[in-house]
Amino acid sequence: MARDHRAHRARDSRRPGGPRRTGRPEDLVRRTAFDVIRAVETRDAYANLLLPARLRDRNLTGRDAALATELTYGTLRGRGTYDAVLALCSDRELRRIDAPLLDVLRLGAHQILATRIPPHAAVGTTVDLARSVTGPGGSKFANAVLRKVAARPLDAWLEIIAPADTDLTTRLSIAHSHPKWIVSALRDALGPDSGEIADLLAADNARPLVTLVARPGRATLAELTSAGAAPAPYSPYGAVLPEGDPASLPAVREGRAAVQDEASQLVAAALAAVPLDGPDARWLDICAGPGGKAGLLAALAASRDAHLLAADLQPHRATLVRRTVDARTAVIAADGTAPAWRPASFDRILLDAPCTGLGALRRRPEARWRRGPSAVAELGTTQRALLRSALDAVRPGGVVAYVTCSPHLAETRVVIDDILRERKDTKRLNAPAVLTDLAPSLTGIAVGEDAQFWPHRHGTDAMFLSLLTRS
Ligand SMILES: C[S@@+](CC[C@H](N)C(=O)[O-])C[C@H]1O[C@@H](n2cnc3c(N)ncnc32)[C@H](O)[C@@H]1O
Repeated sequence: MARDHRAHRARDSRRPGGPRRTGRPEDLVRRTAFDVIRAVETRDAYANLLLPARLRDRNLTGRDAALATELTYGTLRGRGTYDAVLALCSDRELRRIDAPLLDVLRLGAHQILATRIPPHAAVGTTVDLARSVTGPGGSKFANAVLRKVAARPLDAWLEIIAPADTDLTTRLSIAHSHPKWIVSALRDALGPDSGEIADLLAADNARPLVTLVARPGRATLAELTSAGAAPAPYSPYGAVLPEGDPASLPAVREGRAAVQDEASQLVAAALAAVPLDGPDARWLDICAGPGGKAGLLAALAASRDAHLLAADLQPHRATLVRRTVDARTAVIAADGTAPAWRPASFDRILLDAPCTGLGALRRRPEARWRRGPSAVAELGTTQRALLRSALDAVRPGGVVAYVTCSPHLAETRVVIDDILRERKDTKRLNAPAVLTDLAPSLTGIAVGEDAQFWPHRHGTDAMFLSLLTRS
């Protein structure tokens, strides 16, 4: 994690935390980061949803908003590394420190070790924050701990907390701030000899580019590029916005384009691109909420006179889908494992299954700390039930796309292998071939006949795609 921050620092002169011109209230910036971090801890809030709301409430914009975002996301991501440093700088075990004060210390450690904020300023402002959060006792303790943190740069700390003679998984877990079980799972998914795990973990800690999708028939790539975006490397509908607020683009404001990871675009587009014999008029998105892929599928369906039915178990998520798709798309709240539709009645089905989200750690900084490995088995039951249901709902000769935003083998290939063993009427199609027809420059995605995207290889989320058909 740390190495990334330093590389980023050298490259990016716009990095938050540099000399300030606005004279806006820095303490409100830190307080906002702290409040969001606490809400993530105490009430399972999502930083990417709560932070923009807090920035709006508190009227923080421009450099202040950028700094609050960097401090919030950086602290949440780096928690594992910072805790290892703090444990050596504190005379109290971390579990004996009041939770709010520990979050203040993490916020301070992030500023000291991974931003351009001068250490004395980082210590001073964090001690002030500790005083306002916990009173004078907490501020003295924070002062003592953070002065020790500031005694060494991150490189030197890493040599102490993650020494070269530690086993690889533990060392990478501490240095790149990922729980050990996630490092193990990602190593398994990459393959034991890949040698790419450190690059992957570093990519998980980097800020993703903002990628837009131009929904076909509703917006064009030219419209996005004329507004300052550049064509995305792979997706025929994708554009990368180098800076600025996506909502400033009329196409985004009007819902004709949207922010969407490039791999998410490609897996939805791949489902639509599989050649089919026979009818091709009825499409289903079983797990559609909040509606990113449904937005693209609905537009593709409309361009071919097909109809999409979008479903989600959660009524509020079905409502979000309704806001995304056009009026000709039907949206229902329904349990995909107890279908509200007739068997064998769809030509194309997307099953974007609920999963651990280990492929989207770049966007959800807190996600890595939220679930433990037991979630994988729990989700596996639902994933299999939904896939059986999808295969029942597709007509013979139709296609089901099984998608996860996780590369964990137990959520991807193992699920598909189990279902193929169980169902003699079902077979895999060649997903990488369909994807490379759409995006000829795409390489490094094939895992047998399935496809796996990677942040460090493709600059996308780690989406998995298997395409299945039944007789
Ligand atoms: C990975 S998300 C889908 C993301 C969505 N396809 C998109 O691109 O925006 C998984 C969704 O599955 C839904 N879900 C979970 N269990 C379900 C079930 N039994 N039936 C239908 N939807 C379910 C969740 O509510 C969640 O919205």
